[in-house]
Amino acid sequence: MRVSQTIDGDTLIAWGFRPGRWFKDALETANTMRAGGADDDAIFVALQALQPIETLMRTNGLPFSMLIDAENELERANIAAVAQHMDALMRVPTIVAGAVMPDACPSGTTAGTIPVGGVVACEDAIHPGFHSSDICCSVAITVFARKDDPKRILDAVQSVTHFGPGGRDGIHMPPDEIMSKFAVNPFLKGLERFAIGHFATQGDGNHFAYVGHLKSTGHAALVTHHGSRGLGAQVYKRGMAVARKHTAIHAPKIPDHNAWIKASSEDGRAYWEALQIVRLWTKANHHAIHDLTAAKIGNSIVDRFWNEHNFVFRKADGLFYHGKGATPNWSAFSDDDDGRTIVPLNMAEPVLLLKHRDNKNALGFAPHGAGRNVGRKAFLRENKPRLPTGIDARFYCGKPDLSELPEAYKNAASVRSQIAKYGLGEVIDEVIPYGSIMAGDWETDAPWRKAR
Ligand SMILES: Nc1nc2c(ncn2[C@@H]2O[C@H](COP(=O)(O)O)[C@@H](O)[C@H]2O)c(=O)[nH]1
Ligand SMILES: [Mn+2]
Repeated sequence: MRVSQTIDGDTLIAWGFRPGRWFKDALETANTMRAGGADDDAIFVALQALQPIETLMRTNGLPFSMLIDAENELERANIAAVAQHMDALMRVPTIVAGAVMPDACPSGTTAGTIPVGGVVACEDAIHPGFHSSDICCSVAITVFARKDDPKRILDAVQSVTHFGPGGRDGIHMPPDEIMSKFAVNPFLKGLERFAIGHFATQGDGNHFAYVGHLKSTGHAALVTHHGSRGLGAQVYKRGMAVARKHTAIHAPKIPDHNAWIKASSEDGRAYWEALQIVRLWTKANHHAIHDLTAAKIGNSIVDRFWNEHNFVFRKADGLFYHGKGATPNWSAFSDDDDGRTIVPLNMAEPVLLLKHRDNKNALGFAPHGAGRNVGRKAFLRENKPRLPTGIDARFYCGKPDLSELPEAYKNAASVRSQIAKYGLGEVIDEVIPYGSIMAGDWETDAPWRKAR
């Protein structure tokens, strides 16, 4: 073999290596060896060992469970779109199993985007795109001791929290034991202002605070739905950047939205740790709103639990189970699991409280709601929904978001019967609705915009 003095990218290409990010390390190694007197043959052999093995997309998708039924044309079209995305997704080489819940609907147009209501189990891989930007979107319930006036409770929630984008400049502080972990984690460092500014806020979209009473005892209950707000969005952004970098080196043909972080790498361990801290922040966020409400109405708390539905869970089999709009439904999935799963349906329907059922076909998950058959915009193009009667439906900014009214969601009774049919949990209680608050359509009519 020819002995050239300087080794650059062209030399490596001439030797038959495929260019990529690994060339930076390769050139460093090659030129260090050359400086030490190594000939081309020795350098070539060393570089062969450095060259990353390219992981390819599977040519055929693995099979997956579809635990979902259609009752009309719209639902058939929705299921077909979900199945098409899942079929592309199941070609991603890290995925070993997948399942679709009854509330499924596509969450993007790019082929292989994990649908809402989708679950995938992955080997040594965390895919930020599979839990999506609203990391740890979740539902929490608090049951109050005294049978209070629900209007008083809803008034109290409305006065203690904030709906809409952005935060509130540190009016309430997250617990110190959560904040103290930020500085030492590369995915969290510098994000303290989001964790503080967005604390005790609800956000927008379909995030809600819902008040009702338990069917079993009549006790008043508060149910909130939100995720990790701006904090999670920033962590997701950082996670996706690391995942794209990792995948570009090891699996350059995999599309960006399916990129992953190797779980057993240093980045993987740090990302996993960051997710756990974001989870604790989100749980504390729900509880802060519930505690402020309890203090405002002067009532004590007799029961409280929560579940996350945009998250990654590690099971005893070592796999990473990603739920995108799917709720873990196996006992002790986390230290704070108490065996119950919360399933909201829409503002005018009861919130279901299920006893977990670890259904293998569902990979141990349950639906996280009723889900939609069509996206928000498509729904509004075809429908003129009216405000539901019989409940106290409030919109924080004053203007209803019509894409969040009950008609925008799948038929609640049908989802409920599919939960029974597919063995996804046993309904042990229900929260009967009094009313709820959501952000509303703040984009066109926000009071803080008018004030300017
Ligand atoms: N009880 C209520 N449930 C609602 C409301 N708006 C939506 N929903 C249900 O929650 C899930 C959550 O969806 P996600 O994908 O954003 O996490 C959704 O599927 C609905 O069934 C509401 O105002 N009240
Ligand atoms: Mn959610």
